[in-house]
Amino acid sequence: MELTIDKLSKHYGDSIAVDTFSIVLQPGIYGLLGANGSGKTTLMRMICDILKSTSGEVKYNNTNIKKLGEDYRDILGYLPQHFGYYPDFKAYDFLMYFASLKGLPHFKAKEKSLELLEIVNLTEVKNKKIKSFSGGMKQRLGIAQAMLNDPKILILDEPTAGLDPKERVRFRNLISTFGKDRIIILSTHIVSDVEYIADEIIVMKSGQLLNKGNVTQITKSIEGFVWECTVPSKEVKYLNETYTVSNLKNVGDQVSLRIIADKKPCEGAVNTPPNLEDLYLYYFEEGPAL
Ligand SMILES: Nc1ncnc2c1ncn2[C@@H]1O[C@H](COP(=O)(O)OP(=O)(O)OP(=O)(O)O)[C@@H](O)[C@H]1O
Repeated sequence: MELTIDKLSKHYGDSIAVDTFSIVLQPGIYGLLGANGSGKTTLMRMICDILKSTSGEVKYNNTNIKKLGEDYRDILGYLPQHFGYYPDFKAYDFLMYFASLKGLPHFKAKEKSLELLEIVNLTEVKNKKIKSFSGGMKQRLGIAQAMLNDPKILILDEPTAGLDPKERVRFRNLISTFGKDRIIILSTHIVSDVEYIADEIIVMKSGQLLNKGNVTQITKSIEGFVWECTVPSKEVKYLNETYTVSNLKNVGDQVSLRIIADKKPCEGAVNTPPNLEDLYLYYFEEGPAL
């Protein structure tokens, strides 16, 4: 199974939301990481064939998805960023409704809805109205909706937005369990959402593919740029204004800093292995040093 995104672009007048983006995806979990406005939603909507590209194409197993039409929709699950939840629907009825929209026969819809409610841990509240749900519960119902047709390709646009840390972890674990034999693309601007569950991270900036690979591979690209140092507190202001500071901790009357810089930022600074958060700051923080 292979999803090929080939020189895909989307222009809005003079502005370019997605710029000749190319990548080949095989089964696995992909974390699409980028700051607000970097083009993640636009890219995902084109992959789902609900937004027309300006140029380029998306191919599933070497066939253009436009040619596949309904057959492509049958293997696709999508949780958009702003999903309409119908507050007065009960969870089970909501899934049954979406199952019928997806063309599942009634008996299959029932079986699948109940199975998914169990997987996303909403069985106990299946007859409760969605308006009584927390953000995390709604998102879990949203992913259940996207899974109704047992999709080969699952696209999740910022699924953890607005969730508290506990719900976040729960959601991450849920996605991991769906990760086998599927292509899952999960967009976020929150590093920890994808750091542990994604097989590959795709970094997107200004509509372009900036970097891709597993966490070890992509953080390697900024090796030598992350520093740790401990300085008197009077030096902190200068360092903060001059460099991208990824962490700052008081240690007695001194301050310990983690700094991203292409050269040694201060006396006594030592290089330290970069993590994904450093990489994100390196690419997206408009720090003076980078
Ligand atoms: N319908 C539109 N008309 C004009 N410009 C658009 C339209 N949709 C998106 N854009 C622009 O395209 C760029 C990419 O937007 P997009 O929503 O894809 O980014 P994103 O990475 O998903 O951001 P966010 O995390 O904020 O959702 C932005 O500059 C946005 O303003």
